[in-house]
Formats: sequence, C-alpha cells, structure tokens
Amino acid sequence: MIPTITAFERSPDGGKGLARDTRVRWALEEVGQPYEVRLVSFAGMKAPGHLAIHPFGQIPTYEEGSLCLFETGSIVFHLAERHAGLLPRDRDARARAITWMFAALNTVEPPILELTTARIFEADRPWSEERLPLVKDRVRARLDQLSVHLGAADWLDGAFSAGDLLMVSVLLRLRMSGILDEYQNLAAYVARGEARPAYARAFAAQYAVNAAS
Ligand SMILES: N[C@@H](CCC(=O)N[C@@H](CSCc1ccc([N+](=O)[O-])cc1)C(=O)NCC(=O)O)C(=O)O
Repeated sequence: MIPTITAFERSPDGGKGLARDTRVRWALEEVGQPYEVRLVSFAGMKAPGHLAIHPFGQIPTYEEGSLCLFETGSIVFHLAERHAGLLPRDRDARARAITWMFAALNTVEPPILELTTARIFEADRPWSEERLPLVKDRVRARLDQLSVHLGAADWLDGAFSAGDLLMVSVLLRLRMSGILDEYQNLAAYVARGEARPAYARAFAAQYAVNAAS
C-alpha cells in the first residue's frame, strides 16, 4: 500500500529542506518505500479536513490505508518498525538507537528551536539582544556534549539509524546560525548524512515542489 504524506504547498524556507516533511521523505527513501505527497496550503492546514488528521493543524502527516499518523518522530519510528534499514535488529542496539531518536527531538532540538524563535520572531523585542547570547550558549552546551559523544565515529551508535536521521535533521536547522561549524566533527557528521543517496533523493523531491511553486 502506498502511503501519502502531507507537505507545505510552498515552504517558508523556499526548499532548503528544513520543513519536517524532509525527515519523513528521507526515512521513506532509506527503507525504499514509494510514497505520494498531498501539498497543503497554510489555510488548508487549519481546515477541518486536515485538522481531522493533524489536531495541531501542521505538516507532515502520514496516511497508510485507514492509519493516520502525525509527529515526525512517530512517523519515522513507524517506518523503522515496519521496514529494515533504520533500526538494528539486535535488541539492545535497537533500544539505544531509539534512545537517540528521543535525544534528537527532546534534548538537542529544543534549544535549537529556541534559537530559531529568538532570531526570527523575537529579534525586534527590546530584550532580544540580551537574550540571544543565553540561547546560543544553551545550544552550545548541548553540542559540546554531543560532539564529545560522537568523537571520531561516523554515526552515534554503530551503524546509521533513525536516531542519526533525526539528529542530522535537527542539526541541519542550525547551519545558518554558524554554530554548527564551530564543531568540526558535528559538521562532518551532518555532511555525511547529506551525502546519503536517500537524503539526496528526499531533498531533491521537496526542492522540486518549491521550485515549481
Ligand atoms: N512536532 C511536530 C512539529 C511539526 C511542525 O512544526 N510542522 C510545521 C512545518 S515543519 C517546521 C518548519 C517550518 C518552517 C521552516 N522553515 O525553515 O521555513 C522549517 C521548519 C508546520 O506545519 N508549521 C505550520 C504551522 O504550525 O501552522 C513534528 O515533528 O511533526
């Protein structure tokens, strides 16, 4: 059965691959699962039909027959459970890879989202200049620890997993700030993820949507 995901009709980033459909496209490409895309406008996201499958009125969603999922992490986990290629078969290694999925979304991404909010939505507030350095330091604190863990390894825990897919996706959001390039091994780690053929196909697919719009 061919699943259908939703994506921005026109991504605010103009096709840089930062919208979260790219993470789901990447996972689908890694496991070799063909998929359909339903493009949604901003207004369409808030319409009853979309709210029925995404209570928060966002993208991406994932529909497979009568199954409707939202939350990028959940969709990636669903694909990783149903197909080989994103989680190890060994029980303990699988559990560690799932731990890295949560770490990417719950520990590393929050300060990065804070930085995005501070830079994009709060730049004109009187206290922004005072707050921004604090937010950047909280990002650096996490990246310091992640950089030490990764060391000279290719991936976070043995073979490439859904944990790396989500961690690379989270770190890609940071590139524009310049902070990622302060960590040579993390910048190389992200480039390694981008060099994967599955990522390249996912990126090209979302770029084509935005180039056409
Ligand atoms: N926790 C949810 C979060 C989903 C989410 O944030 N979706 C965003 C798009 S991806 C987040 C995103 C948006 C824009 C950029 N960009 O660079 O322009 C990057 C990422 C959305 O639908 N926003 C519209 C809305 O909330 O009304 C998940 O992981 O799936």
